[in-house]
Amino acid sequence: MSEARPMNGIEVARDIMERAAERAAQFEARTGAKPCLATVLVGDDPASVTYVRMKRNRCAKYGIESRHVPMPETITTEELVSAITELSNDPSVHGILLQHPVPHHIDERAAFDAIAATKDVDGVTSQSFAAMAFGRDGFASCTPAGIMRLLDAYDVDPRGKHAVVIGRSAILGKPMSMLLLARDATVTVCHSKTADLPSLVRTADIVVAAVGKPEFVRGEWLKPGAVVVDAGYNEGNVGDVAFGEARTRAGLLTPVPGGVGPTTIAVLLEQTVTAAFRQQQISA
Ligand SMILES: Nc1nc(=O)c2c([nH]1)NC[C@@H]1CN(c3ccc(C(=O)N[C@@H](CCC(=O)O)C(=O)O)cc3)C=[N+]21
Repeated sequence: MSEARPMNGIEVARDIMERAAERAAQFEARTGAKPCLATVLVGDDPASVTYVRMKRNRCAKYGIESRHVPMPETITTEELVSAITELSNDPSVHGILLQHPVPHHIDERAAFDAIAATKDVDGVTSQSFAAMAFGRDGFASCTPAGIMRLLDAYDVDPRGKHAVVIGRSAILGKPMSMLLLARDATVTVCHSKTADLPSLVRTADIVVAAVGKPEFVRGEWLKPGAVVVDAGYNEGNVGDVAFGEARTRAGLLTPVPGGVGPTTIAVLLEQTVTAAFRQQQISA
C-alpha cells in the first residue's frame, strides 16, 4: 500500500517566519521599535499557558516583541473588554492575541470584538471574519490561513474540489470554510449533528479535521488519495485524525505535531509585522 506524503508544517512555517523576521528588522531600522504583539491570557490553564509561551518564544526568536497581559480567572467580561480596549488604543502595541478559550462566564465574542481590526493579527473579530468572507482586506484567522499556506506549499489547488471541514468553531471551522470557498472549493461544513459523517468524508478531496476529539477521523472514512489536514490539538499532541490509519489512505497528510500548529504561529507573526507597518503607515 502506498504511504501518504507528509505536509511539513515546520518547513512551511520557517519560510514564513524568516520572511517576517526580515520585515520586522526593516520595521525596527525605520522606526526604532520592534513590532509588538500583546498576548492576553485569562486564567492559568496549563495548555493555554504553554501555547502562549510558544507564541512569545517564537516572536522573540524572529525579532518581534511581545507583551504578556495575564488576567485572573475571575475577571468579568466588562473588565476584560476594557483591558483589551486599552491595548487597542495603545500605539506601542501593534497586534493583540486573546488566547481562546476564556472561562465560561465571559462573553468571548464581546472580548474578541474589543480588539481593534487594525490590530487583529489573530483574525478573530467579527470585522475580520466579514472581510474574510467577502474577500476584503483584513487579517485572516491564523489556523485556517496557515492551512491555506500548507495547501499552497504542496500545490493543492482547492478549485473545484470537494472540501469537507469537520467542525464549525468561530476561529477554525467557520473561517476555514470561508477561505476554501474563496478559493473555489465546494465546501461542506460538518459538525456534531451531521448525519452519516463517514459517508460525507468519503466524498472529500480535501478533509480538514477541527473537532478537538483525539483520532476521531478514521482511515477507512477517507477517499484514497485525499488531502488530509489535521487541525486538532488534543492533550498529548494527538490530532483529530487516526494518523496510522490515514497514512495508508491519504495522498497528503499533516502530522501532529509538526503540521498545522507551526504554520498557525507563523501566520500570527507575519500578520503582526504587517499590522506594525500599516499602523506606521509605511510599507514593507
Ligand atoms: N486566539 C487563539 N488563537 C489561536 O491560534 C489559538 C488559540 N486562541 N487557542 C488555542 C489554539 C491552539 N493553537 C496552537 C498553535 C500552535 C500549536 C503548535 O505549534 N503545536 C506544535 C506542538 C506543540 C508542542 O511541541 O508542545 C505542533 O503542532 O507541532 C498548537 C496549538 C493556537 N490556538
